[in-house]
Amino acid sequence: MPRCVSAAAAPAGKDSGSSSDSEPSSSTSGRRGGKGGRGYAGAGTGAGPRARGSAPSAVAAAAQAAADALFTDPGAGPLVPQVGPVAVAELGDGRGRGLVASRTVLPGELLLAVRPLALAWDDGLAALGSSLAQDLVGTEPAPGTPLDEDLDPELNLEDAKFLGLQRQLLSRRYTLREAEWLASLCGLPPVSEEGEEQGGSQGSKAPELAPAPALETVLAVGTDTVERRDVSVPDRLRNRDILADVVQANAFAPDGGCEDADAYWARRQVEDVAVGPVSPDDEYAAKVDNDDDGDDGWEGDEELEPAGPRVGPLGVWPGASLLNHSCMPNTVAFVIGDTLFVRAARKVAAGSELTVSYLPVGGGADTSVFGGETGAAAEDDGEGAAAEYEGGNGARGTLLSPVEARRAALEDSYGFVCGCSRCTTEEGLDPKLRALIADIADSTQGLREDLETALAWAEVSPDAEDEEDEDEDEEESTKPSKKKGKQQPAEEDDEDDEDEAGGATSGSQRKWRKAAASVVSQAGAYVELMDAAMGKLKLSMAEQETAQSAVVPLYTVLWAALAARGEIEPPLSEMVASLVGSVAPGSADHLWWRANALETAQILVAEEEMESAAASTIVRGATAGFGGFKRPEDDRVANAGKRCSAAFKTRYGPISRQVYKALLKSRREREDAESEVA
Ligand SMILES: C[S@@+](CC[C@H](N)C(=O)[O-])C[C@H]1O[C@@H](n2cnc3c(N)ncnc32)[C@H](O)[C@@H]1O
Repeated sequence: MPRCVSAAAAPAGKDSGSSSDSEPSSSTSGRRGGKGGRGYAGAGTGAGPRARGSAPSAVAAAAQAAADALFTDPGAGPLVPQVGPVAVAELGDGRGRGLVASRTVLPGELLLAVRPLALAWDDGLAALGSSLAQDLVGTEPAPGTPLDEDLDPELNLEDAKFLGLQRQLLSRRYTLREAEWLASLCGLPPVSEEGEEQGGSQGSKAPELAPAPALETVLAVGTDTVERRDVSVPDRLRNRDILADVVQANAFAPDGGCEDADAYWARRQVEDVAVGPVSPDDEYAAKVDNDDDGDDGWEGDEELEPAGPRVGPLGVWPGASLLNHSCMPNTVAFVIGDTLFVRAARKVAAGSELTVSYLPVGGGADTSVFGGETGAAAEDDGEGAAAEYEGGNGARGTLLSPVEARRAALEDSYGFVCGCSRCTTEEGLDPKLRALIADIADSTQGLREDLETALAWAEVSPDAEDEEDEDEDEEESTKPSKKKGKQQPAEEDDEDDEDEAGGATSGSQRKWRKAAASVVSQAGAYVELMDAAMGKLKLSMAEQETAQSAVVPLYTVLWAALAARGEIEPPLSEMVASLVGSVAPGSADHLWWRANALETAQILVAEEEMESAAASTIVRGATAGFGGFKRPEDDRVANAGKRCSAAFKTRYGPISRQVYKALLKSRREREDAESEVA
């Protein structure tokens, strides 16, 4: 099995700092069989004593109240725009302008909370034409703007959203400051009170990037009595090419691929709306029902379930559009309502650049392999930007892909070659190791597909099996495996010819077991190859972490195959959580893996306690609930709990323990419900 990467190995440098994974890795080792159920024994996340030490300062208490309010007070968001310790700076190095920390910031500190100038969602496509037409009544678009294009119903969803943003920017009215901001995004001269550009035409000469207005000024929307909402879009943006470029460079898809799921569900609980549409968007999603009557339509009398978080946000948020990309970002950005929140995800020194990821994380938490599609899965279905970008090795360009795939995605979409510290370290790895990484990335997609096929077989009912039995052997031998490349791991013999009761299994169940065993065997063999290569090369911990974070999808497929077989492996969950946290701390994927690592530690310890209780009657008296005293929490659970809580606080700020526990509980309930549906 892979060695655990300790967070002490986080590379130092501009992009790094103390990540939320800075505690030593779990010392648990060895594979544990389990039933995969949720064997909680109440350990780990139970109410602990109140925070020790002195009472929190008024500032800390206010920060905690504001963070809690995101989950408990439906009136709390979207918030009035806020600007934290952030300034605009000219960076050089061809990176143009960027945002820097104006003082040292710590993980979890709020940097920006801003409303969008334009925002599109996946489900907004249907409404795009009519609402925009309505907005545009009475306006006279200049010839050549995208307004005279009809929206093609077959338009790729991503392109449609980009076009939607262009139209929104073109059609809305602005405050003077918003217009100034917009102008600065494309190097336009300042805008006058009448909304005209000042300083005359720049002809065909490519405009220099104008200095961006101060963030505080631009974001003081609604707080300044001289603000007027009567400025139309700067004339230059009525040029189709310039407008398209501005949107392409500045549109941003926040972390997770959907509205923040935790905040969404927590707020729904508070609003106490278990059924019924609460917004036109819910109603829209509820209409797309799946009631077996074949019409996929809404009858109007069905109970309407909440639709879930909105999917596929793509927007232009002032201020945040100055954040440059890094493959090891030090901020995390996500959407609640239509407000974009940007928080520090690592410690950042005063004057250092703040960066965000332009790529989805790709940690697997949002795909069907891991127990039901969440909103973010839409990004993975071939429509999303991430799905379209492939490196030379066929791997998708996510933050957890090898450097070639990340670069291809960024170059294709934004036109720059990423030279962040992670890319540089990865490029410097031994060529043989890089070839192995490329081979693994290439094969992982095939393994994932094999696992999905296996899971489909697992769901075939015994009644339906008889017809398939005849040709099963032939199918097994021809089952696709997309392994390519030079270094093939050896397949082990399948071990599952009999079911657990010792009786012969047949048909789909046998196929499923063999296929799952094959995925475990192949993925495990690749993991061994990686370990062997890293050991031989005597890599530093930082290099090792860089190498492993380029093949995280392999670990996640192995984890999913084991989980599907009812096996948990705490060291594997811990390792993936640590790797995802080293690349993208505070991301939705990081929180998913941290919660998973905590859960697997809890299950492991609960199983051990049950085993030892069964083996020794003496232990019984020391178990919680017996004899009136509680055994101290197991270190493995306590450490996993600390890391999980730190990840949540990185994303959401200083939330209280009560809110944190409620979030974990609601996650477990949602996942249980999703796996029941699946
Ligand atoms: C949203 S804007 C960021 C602000 C931009 N630097 C500016 O001056 O307006 C995105 C553009 O910034 C540049 N950029 C962002 N991250 C970069 C990076 N890591 N390296 C080089 N250029 C980058 C690219 O030109 C990209 O299209």
